[in-house]
Amino acid sequence: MSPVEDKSLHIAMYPWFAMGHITPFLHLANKLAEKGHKITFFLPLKTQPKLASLNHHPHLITFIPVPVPRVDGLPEWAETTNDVPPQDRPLIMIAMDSTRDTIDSHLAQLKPDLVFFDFAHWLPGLARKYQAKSVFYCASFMMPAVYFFPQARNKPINYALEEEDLVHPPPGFPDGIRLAAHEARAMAHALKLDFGGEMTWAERSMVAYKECDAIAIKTCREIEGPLCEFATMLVNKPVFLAGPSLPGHPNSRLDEDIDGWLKGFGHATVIYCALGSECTLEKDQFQELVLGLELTGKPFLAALKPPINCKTIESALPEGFLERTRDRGMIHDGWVQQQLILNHPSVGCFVTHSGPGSFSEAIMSKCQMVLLPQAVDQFLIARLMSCYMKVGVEVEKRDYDGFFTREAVGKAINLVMEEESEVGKEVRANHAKWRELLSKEGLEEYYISQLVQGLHGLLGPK
Ligand SMILES: C[C@@H]1O[C@H](OP(=O)(O)OP(=O)(O)OC[C@H]2O[C@@H](n3ccc(=O)[nH]c3=O)[C@H](O)[C@@H]2O)[C@H](O)[C@H](O)[C@H]1O
Repeated sequence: MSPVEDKSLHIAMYPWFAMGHITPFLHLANKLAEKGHKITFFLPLKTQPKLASLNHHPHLITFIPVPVPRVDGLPEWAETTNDVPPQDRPLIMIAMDSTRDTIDSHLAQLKPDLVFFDFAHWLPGLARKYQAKSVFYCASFMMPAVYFFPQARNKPINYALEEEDLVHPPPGFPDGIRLAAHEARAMAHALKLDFGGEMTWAERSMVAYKECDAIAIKTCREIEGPLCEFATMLVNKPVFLAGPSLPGHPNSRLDEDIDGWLKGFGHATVIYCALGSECTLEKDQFQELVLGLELTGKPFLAALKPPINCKTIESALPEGFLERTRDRGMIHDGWVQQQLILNHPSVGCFVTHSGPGSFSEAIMSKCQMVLLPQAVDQFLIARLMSCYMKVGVEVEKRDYDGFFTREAVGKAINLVMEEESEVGKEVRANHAKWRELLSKEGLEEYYISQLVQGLHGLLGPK
């Protein structure tokens, strides 16, 4: 390590109020703290207890809970996207925007060297005020950032991508990684929605890209090699690959009830099904999913939110479902310890929406993977996992509207779980290969040391 790299940095982090963003920011904070850097981590007040067990260096990573201001229409308890239906996410964005003065006062006092952010596009301006550098940290892969970036398709930066554009990948994409018609339609629509403060999500991202001093991405050359070079050429500022930032082992034990229940089943026999912290299915799709789990005849633990317009999960279950599956099914509608569940010896299959956080946790586990993406980057990550890495199988959907049946869910699970299945053997072998490659000693270290070197470069000689 060079003497410059040796110098400890003080980095403030303020991720979007979504568990799928806060969690990977914290994983990165842990990697940086391992190297002796000091992190000030701003997060919504009531979210802190969920994150405490993931802070592996409390002497170097300081949580600063930020009270979430009241916003008209936002329930009093709501703080993150996990607490609200999709249509209310812009209210969470408005609430986060309203914390600007609080963050300003903290930065004035703390004077960090750098600020890592994502959706709070006003942070580069605040950072500049206190001579700090700002880094836009993309907690997903490089692929979605490039796919949804108009300049990757030789369009002006403010061009609104349409369905016809989005069904085709930009040049240089690996084979098979593209959106289906219904996904392209959903994305084109989402890109035009007001995401709070009369700005679309795309407009916020463009301001963030433009204003920041550098971009860091939670990825590595081992997975996204050729795209990394392409993305670096697209933007006129430093792009750092922060590495896969795989999660360390949580400092907590699995809830006794869940652990006890799982222990009642044989090795790798239980299906764990969870669609991240945000996804709310339509009721008919929710029913097809749980009926698909039932069809397999295998034990299952499903951690799902009540579907759209249903107050409770029980009220949304198909008739007689609970009675029929009482001996082998657990349906949970709260927060579960996903990482610990994935590493439980009884769990053998993960039905996942392919969120980037779930990807990292799944790839480090030994579970077989069934992919059921629901939004944005998840579509592309599912393609990456099924077509390129070949570590999982996607549930078949209708191309024009994305509808999936219970039979399709059951078929994908059986394909990966049955001992004699050729597909099952192939994804198991590929999964083992990728797990070994990504957890290879020195790999994370290499990316973190490159990142730290880049950050020192931004700060210049002091
Ligand atoms: C970047 C952004 O993250 C979002 O995250 P989302 O919550 O859907 O999924 P994950 O990335 O798997 O993140 C979810 C995280 O929450 C954890 N968890 C979730 C539910 C639960 O009950 N218990 C848990 O521990 C899980 O273990 C994972 O770490 C969206 O996909 C979005 O498309 C993407 O851009």
